Amino acid sequence: MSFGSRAHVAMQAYGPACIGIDPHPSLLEQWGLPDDIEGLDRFARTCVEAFAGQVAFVKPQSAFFERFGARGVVVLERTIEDLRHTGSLVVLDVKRGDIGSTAQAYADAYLDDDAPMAADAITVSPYLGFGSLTPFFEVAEKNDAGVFVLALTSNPEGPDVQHAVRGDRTVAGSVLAQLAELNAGASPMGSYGAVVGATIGSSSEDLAINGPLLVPGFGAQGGTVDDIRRLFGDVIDQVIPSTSRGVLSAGPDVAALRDAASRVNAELVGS
Ligand SMILES: O=c1ccn([C@@H]2O[C@H](COP(=O)(O)O)[C@@H](O)[C@H]2O)c(=O)[nH]1
Repeated sequence: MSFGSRAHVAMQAYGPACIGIDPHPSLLEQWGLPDDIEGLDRFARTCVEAFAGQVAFVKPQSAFFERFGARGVVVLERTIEDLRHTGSLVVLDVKRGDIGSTAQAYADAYLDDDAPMAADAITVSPYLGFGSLTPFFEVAEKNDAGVFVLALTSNPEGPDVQHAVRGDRTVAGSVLAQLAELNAGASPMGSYGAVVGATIGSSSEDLAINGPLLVPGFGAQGGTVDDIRRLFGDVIDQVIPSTSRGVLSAGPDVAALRDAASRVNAELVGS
């Protein structure tokens, strides 16, 4: 089943929320864990216990694992493996993007189902040109995986690049339009998503890409359910609100983490 179909099924089953696994140094401290590989390992295992098969999407943030070098990457690899095929889909947040031949290697590393770090979907950056992402889409297609392309990110610096105009479109508008082309005709939705922050204020871009919209910035960065409702209107069913610190700060108790994730889903569905 395609990633778009699997995402749709998971959202129906668990609610739309994506919970990020971001082992920030401050969270390790808050959880009473050392800021070292043992602390990382316990943090990640606790998150797996709390969220696997409980929420539709789990999004490990690669950077917080890479901080610990090769041993951190081993923990990330095991975390992905432990989460996969539990009912929760793994969106690995790695924001990759490079010239085509190198993009191919990244795509093989994260989207080929036989690769040790294979995820259900990854995040990619389109700023080497949308066409440079072709290997990601091709490998994803072959493996029923998904790709989320940065379009309108949640950080305040994003508009410098993303609102720039070329021809009759902004850079973000062009990314969204090309995603819509890739997803055309897919049902219930395509597998190629956009990242659109809950914090962007307002947007005149057409967000109807017939694909999933990963929406970080919800929670700790200040984005609210009202922002999501206002921003996404007609395409709200394709929105995957993502929060990391907003839920992780309830840890390390597994039940408290699960409750926090359930509250996020209840709040979103209640909207
Ligand atoms: O536009 C973007 C794209 C990705 N992110 C990532 O999401 C999480 C947000 O964590 P919070 O603790 O909920 O703020 C983090 O991994 C970012 O790298 C984003 O925030 N904005």
